[in-house]
Amino acid sequence: MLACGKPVLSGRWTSVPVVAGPPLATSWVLGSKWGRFLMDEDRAESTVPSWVSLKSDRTNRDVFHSERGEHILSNWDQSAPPGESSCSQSGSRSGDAEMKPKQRSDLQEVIEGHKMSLKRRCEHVTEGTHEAGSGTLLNKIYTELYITEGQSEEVDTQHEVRQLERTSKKNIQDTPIKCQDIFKVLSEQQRHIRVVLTNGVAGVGKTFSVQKFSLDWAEGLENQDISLVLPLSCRELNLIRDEQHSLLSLLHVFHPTLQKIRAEDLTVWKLLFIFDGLDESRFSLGFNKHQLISDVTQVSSVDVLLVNLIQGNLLPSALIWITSRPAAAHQIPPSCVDRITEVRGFTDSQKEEYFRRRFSDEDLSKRIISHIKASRSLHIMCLIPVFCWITAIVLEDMMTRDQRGELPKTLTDLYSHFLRVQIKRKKQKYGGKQRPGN
Ligand SMILES: Nc1ncnc2c1ncn2[C@@H]1O[C@H](COP(=O)(O)OP(=O)(O)OP(=O)(O)O)[C@@H](O)[C@H]1O
Repeated sequence: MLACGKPVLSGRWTSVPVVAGPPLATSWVLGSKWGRFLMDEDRAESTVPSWVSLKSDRTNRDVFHSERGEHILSNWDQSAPPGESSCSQSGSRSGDAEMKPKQRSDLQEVIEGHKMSLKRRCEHVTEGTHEAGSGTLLNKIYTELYITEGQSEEVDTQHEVRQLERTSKKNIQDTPIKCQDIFKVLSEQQRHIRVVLTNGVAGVGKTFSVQKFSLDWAEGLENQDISLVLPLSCRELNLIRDEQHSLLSLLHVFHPTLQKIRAEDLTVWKLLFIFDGLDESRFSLGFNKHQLISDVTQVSSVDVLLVNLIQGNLLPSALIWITSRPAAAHQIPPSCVDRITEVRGFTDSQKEEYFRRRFSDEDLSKRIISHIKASRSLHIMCLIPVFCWITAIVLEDMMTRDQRGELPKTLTDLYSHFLRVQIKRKKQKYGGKQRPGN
């Protein structure tokens, strides 16, 4: 995900350095997770989980994790079918029935606490130079994305505009799927969906989707059969790459308020682990040869835990959602994946909706929309949400500040204006002084 001028991810989550490079055109976005991948390289080797360092983190990092070590739970749907993907072994779900009422109410409390905590972390998005936590409400700016089941062909190496133009031509066989439905069985032919892999190019909205999914769950709106939604950013996991953990202790590291949870609880709840940004992971996931782990208290390296979780050896009933840019998705063997989805960006009507949601000034949004429609390359590029954001920043600045001269029509124009706006913002914020910590 990207943190930018207004919207985007909660500033309460931090991120670690980006490994895979963004598209050249957008990699320098100041204040975004992409822009930071150069600046923050020194954090890569830190062994301190980012929730520990978040308070001193001034760069609005974006990834999923908790500033105060909060987490995520919910109640267990005993009626749901057990996980049986090709990769997983059959899961046992004993436990809940044997739970004492006191135990159950304690657990419910943890779940509710976790929901509140996740809601706090997901409801705001922070972009660019905005202070963490000062961002916009996600629900205000979140625009529905076009997501399909299955994926388009090979990784594309063409120029962005040509690539996107092709992508935007809707294939008649594309099956749209709503983000909140990705674990639902949608036809009789489908079996239980345990592992979902969501692909999408840089800036297309994968992290935003994860955030929206989590928020809807935390607010009690969607997927209430899931007991506990556990977003874990792959960038965050890099930080403990060299440490040994059990799955239980891993959760404690990233979600310290889950300390009360015992190993048995993990096996009776319906958990959803979300690994956001596989492309940023520095683990080598050895699916063919690894230690077999089925006990949540067994200690091993983090990559081994991940592989066992994805394969279903560890917590076979847990749902797994992995998001990745296309070039890194091959790390997960197809046999382990029950559903592939692809975030395709905005359709033409969603592009317009994005600008309408973003600006309360109706006249401004109309002018911006008509300018974009008049420029073929801008219009095509707006398929990618992060590009909509860049366009919004630039055009808002130019249209509201009595700017003479022509509005940008080419990508080069737009990017150079964007750089100027960001430099101006940086000056306003730091008054020519160095950013603290730099
Ligand atoms: N559904 C959406 N509604 C409104 N804005 C969005 C949406 N999705 C994405 N954006 C905008 O695009 C930016 C990039 O989105 P996001 O970080 O989710 O992309 P990503 O696919 O995770 O990218 P990467 O592969 O680089 O991690 C967001 O910061 C936000 O400005």
